[in-house]
Amino acid sequence: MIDLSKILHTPWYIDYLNSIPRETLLAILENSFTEIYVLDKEGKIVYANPAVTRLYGINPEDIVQKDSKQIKEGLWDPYSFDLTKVSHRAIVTENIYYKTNRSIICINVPVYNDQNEFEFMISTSLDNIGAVDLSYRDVRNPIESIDLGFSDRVIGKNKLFKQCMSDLEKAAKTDCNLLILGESGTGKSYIAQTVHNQSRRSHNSFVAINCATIPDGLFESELFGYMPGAFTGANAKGKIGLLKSADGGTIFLDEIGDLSPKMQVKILDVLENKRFFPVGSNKPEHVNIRIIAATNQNLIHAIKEKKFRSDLYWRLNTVKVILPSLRQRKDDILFFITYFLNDFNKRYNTKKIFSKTIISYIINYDWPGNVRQLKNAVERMCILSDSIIVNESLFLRYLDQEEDIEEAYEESFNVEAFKKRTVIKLYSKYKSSRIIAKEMGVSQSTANLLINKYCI
Ligand SMILES: Nc1ncnc2c1ncn2[C@@H]1O[C@H](COP(=O)(O)OP(=O)(O)OP(=O)(O)O)[C@@H](O)[C@H]1O
Repeated sequence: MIDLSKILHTPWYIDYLNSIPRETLLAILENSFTEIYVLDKEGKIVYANPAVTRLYGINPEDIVQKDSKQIKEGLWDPYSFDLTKVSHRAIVTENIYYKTNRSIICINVPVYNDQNEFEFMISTSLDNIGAVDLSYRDVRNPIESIDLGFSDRVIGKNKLFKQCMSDLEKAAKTDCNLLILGESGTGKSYIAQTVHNQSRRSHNSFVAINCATIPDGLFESELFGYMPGAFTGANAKGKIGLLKSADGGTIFLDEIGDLSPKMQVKILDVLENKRFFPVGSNKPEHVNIRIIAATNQNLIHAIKEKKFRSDLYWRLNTVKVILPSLRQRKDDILFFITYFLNDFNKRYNTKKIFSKTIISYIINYDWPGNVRQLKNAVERMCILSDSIIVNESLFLRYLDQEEDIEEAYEESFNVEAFKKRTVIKLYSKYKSSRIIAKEMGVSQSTANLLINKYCI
């Protein structure tokens, strides 16, 4: 007989509990989201609620009245009933459920009768997303409460990056022109849009123009618009240009370093006089726009080589930020992984997580394509991974598939060098081709080849 008074309840509450109808108690158990199952003193499963189906894909009726040891053998690890029985306290275990390769936290509570004899064990199980990889769990919380004060969708706690964001936050409150520099994929466009969203111009348009992709001959008419019949092939009604459509808002001139000398003069004129002439018109149009420009080129070099006007440079450059490359902000990589993973898990309705090893591989890599490349890699690995835990073999495959990155980026990270570093590191730790093969997700003979090549 279980003595409820031992659970430290007042007598009226015990009476109250005894008055709750059996159906209500059953309904509570049956509808609980958390998995609950009960083993008697022999380890026989005497109750399991429907949440076992959600967690394990098995029905309560398939396991009730059966020996838990047999049910669990080969499927769950570890088996903790024997330990819980004698422990006189709750035992918390991290179980791996092999069918789904899923890690599950089990809290086993032994219940004793008034003779202090073991009566049964109540086990509750929870999905254990964080515990598979503690580093992953550690970054989960900071990311949700990341405080940049500027925008919660801009990821980054790195010192260099935060300095940029702090400058941008101040600039966003004004109408000053802004120059955003940084390698390709560091987030220049993303951050330009954020500045606009945080500015008092946010209720008006943000118009992005890629200076590298609009042919020189079309640039002027695209930007300034044109009058009816301004040139052969022109729309008979004329056309409003992008500058006019951004009136009151922000124009983002991406890849400004690729602007032709002729258009540089025109843009300088707009900046200085806040007006422009549509093609075919000699009547100036006045606009109220803020210009944010960005480029991954070295504008000082371009000025020296007379490819970029220094007066335009200084006009654009009221506030300038140089976004750090991902190599310079490796301390943000974990945040990005978590952020992108959350996004892709939502998009693809999955629950993928990254193993500790793959995270360390990712941090070691130099990411020549910066945040854009990392985002792309996380998405690809999320889609391709067969198991919930995405492991390092997928990342090595990603590197193999992207070997041409080396040609695309001058100072790129070297895939061969990365493999070499990985093999040397693993060999010095394990001295076993079998373990190295497992860690790298390759066959043992490949591991042997790699060891012979790099370590012996
Ligand atoms: N701090 C950040 N927080 C969240 N996402 C980011 C951040 N920085 C970059 N991204 C993401 O990285 C991707 C690339 O960013 P973006 O296109 O702004 O780079 P870019 O520097 O403008 O590249 P390019 O020079 O090639 O035009 C985008 O998908 C963006 O969502």
